[in-house]
Amino acid sequence: MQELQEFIREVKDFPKPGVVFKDITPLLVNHSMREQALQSLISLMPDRQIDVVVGVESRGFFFGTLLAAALKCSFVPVRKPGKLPFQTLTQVYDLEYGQDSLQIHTDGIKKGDKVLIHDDVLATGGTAKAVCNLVEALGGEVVQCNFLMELAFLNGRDKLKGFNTKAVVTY
Ligand SMILES: O=P(O)(O)OC[C@H]1O[C@H](OP(=O)(O)OP(=O)(O)O)[C@H](O)[C@@H]1O
Ligand SMILES: Nc1ncnc2[nH]cnc12
Repeated sequence: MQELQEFIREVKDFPKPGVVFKDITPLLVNHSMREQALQSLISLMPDRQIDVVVGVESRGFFFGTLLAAALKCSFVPVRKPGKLPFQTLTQVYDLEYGQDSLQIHTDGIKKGDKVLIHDDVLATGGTAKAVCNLVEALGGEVVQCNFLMELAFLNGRDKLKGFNTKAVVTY
């Protein structure tokens, strides 16, 4: 069996000098490896009682929608500011330098919904923590945060203490 890592391309100095970007487009192109990645994500979650998969713009949409289809549940996007047309809830979060924000539609999650949060990469964890806050503010229960990749050297897990955090590939 081929390893998923062989289909994650490393691009040096993208999007800025010093960053080694993990590019999943080779994985998306390949049907059988994409399916293997999807099954690996599903197997991170033995209890599949999920009402909503929340996917994070933009790379969290790829496997987020596939996960929702496989789990036969809803998919709700979390987007960058100004992209969602209906009534939104906003969470501001800290970046290494400065701040950013994310939004969700207020009718995306109902009180008591069991939610799986998915994104492609866990890096510093600021994005995922902001998404957890949005889900909980709408009354959802974060059952798991799952990622295709975790950049463990950036300690994103520290920001997600108290949340069930899993990744398929750890660097
Ligand atoms: O753990 P953090 O340090 O918060 O970083 C992780 C986030 O960064 C990347 O998204 P990016 O902002 O590059 O957007 P994109 O998916 O639209 O390319 C990645 O897809 C995660 O969403
Ligand atoms: N090194 C990296 N590669 C891909 N996506 C990222 N998001 C944050 N850091 C990243």
